[in-house]
Amino acid sequence: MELSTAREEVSGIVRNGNPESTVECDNSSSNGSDSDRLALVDPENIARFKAELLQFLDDLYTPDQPWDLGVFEGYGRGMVATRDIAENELIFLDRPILVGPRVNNYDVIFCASCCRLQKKLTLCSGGCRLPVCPECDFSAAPETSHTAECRRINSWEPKDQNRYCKTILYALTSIRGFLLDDLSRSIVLNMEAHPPRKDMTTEVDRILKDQVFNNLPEDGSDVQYLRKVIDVLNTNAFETFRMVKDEDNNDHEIVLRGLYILGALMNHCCRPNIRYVFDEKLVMRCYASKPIRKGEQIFNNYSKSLWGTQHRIIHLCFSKHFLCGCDRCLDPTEMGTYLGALKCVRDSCPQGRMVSMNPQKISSAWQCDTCGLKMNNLKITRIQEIAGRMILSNAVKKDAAYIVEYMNEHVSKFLLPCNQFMVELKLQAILKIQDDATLELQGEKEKYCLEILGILEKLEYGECYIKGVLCYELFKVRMAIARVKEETFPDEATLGLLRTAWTILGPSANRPRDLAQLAQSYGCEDV
Ligand SMILES: C[S@@+](CC[C@H](N)C(=O)[O-])C[C@H]1O[C@@H](n2cnc3c(N)ncnc32)[C@H](O)[C@@H]1O
Repeated sequence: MELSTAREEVSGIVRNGNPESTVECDNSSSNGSDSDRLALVDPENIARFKAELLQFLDDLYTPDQPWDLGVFEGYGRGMVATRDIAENELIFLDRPILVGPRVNNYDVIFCASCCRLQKKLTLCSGGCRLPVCPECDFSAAPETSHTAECRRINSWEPKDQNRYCKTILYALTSIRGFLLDDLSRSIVLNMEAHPPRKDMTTEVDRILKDQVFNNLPEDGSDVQYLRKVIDVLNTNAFETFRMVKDEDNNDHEIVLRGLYILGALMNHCCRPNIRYVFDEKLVMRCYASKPIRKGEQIFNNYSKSLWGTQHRIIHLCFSKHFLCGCDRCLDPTEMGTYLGALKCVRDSCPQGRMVSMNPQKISSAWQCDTCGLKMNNLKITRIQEIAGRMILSNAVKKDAAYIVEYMNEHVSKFLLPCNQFMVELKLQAILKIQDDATLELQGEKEKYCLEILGILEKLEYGECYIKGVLCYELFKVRMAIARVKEETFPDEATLGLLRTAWTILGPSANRPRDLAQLAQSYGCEDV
């Protein structure tokens, strides 16, 4: 599972349901051997690793960048501020050392090499069973960047060479690990790598199970290397994307996984101090989302900002093999946001909020903060499952008017307005309510934007990516309302929203299409 992306953050539905409530985090055997772990934090190794990394980053690194690598007890290596860093200051730039398709279904066909959209499936003539466009095909001259991976795949002797093979496409990013030069390979092999959980089927397991190749022995060195690259990717990769145009000039976002080494060296905190975006060249641009003092650790957030603690903890334990101990995870109220809290089930206690008695322990009982009613975790999980399913299957795919009515008439009867599932629905509504919606819907959108901005403020999230999206949407809705009411707009406060949106989203390749134009029209471009 990839580190959470800025894009996903805005639509962070709880896709995995709610794993069993008795799950506890087991990180004892997850890091490979103890000697591997110790080697990673050995000072000489860190110095050598950093020198290799700077060589790889080349012109993206400049000595004035305010970061260094350090070792932090309980975290392993991490990134530290070498001086005070101001809010919105650029901290570093990074490029992917490996990038390629995700291990997931795609709903469009695209060239496995350049990501150009294909109207219909055309397979590479080299026999690798991947979809590629004519320009990237094995037969194209001069050799394309696909040629080397096609040769490598062919060395394993694919069966059914005239048929598309999804399993190979999903494994392509790890297969690209064979094409790394010595420097990149050394860097990748020095990343932390958690072996998969026992119940997890990786891309290489699928290849072996489906017997995709005639010549890829299960106990051979190629499979061993593939497994290592997969473990590195699963521990460190980010979700990134390429913007491509179709034949009618419409933009599409092809979601990819990218291994950004510098990005991956940031440890996790549920209240991070950075945000990042990816530009058109897939470069990761990492900024301080709030002031960071010299000597402080620079933290990313691997999970979803607006999930409740139980969901974040399970996600982090399952996918990243650690139990987060940040102040947000320890506080049953989550800094007063009550994102994970549920309504008290007693009719006589309408104001009651059920919260975990020990948020870090998944099996902990929950208790109402008003009447003191206790409930075991199995019941709580059941309620969360039902809420999650209702949101996923009933509402999220519907139009804005349906979602708003569904929230007001149904969901609000059994979920608190601040609950993570309500917040998810509100985010969906915000993204779906367009400029031409009714005044009533625009009013709801404005209210939701303000509510969620309020939650971010309580969490002290600073100038984070979601704030950029919400400020953009709030600006748009205020303008739309003003147009209907024939008011003169925008005032200084509303212009401030546009400035914030432009500062945060401007450097991103998938910023809203009209943002640059708006920023230019209202003179925000120089912020
Ligand atoms: C993307 S790597 C971060 C860099 C890593 N510490 C290293 O030395 O290469 C993610 C891994 O770092 C460790 N980690 C990150 N954040 C942590 C946290 N808040 N608490 C404990 N371990 C953490 C976990 O082992 C996690 O799977």
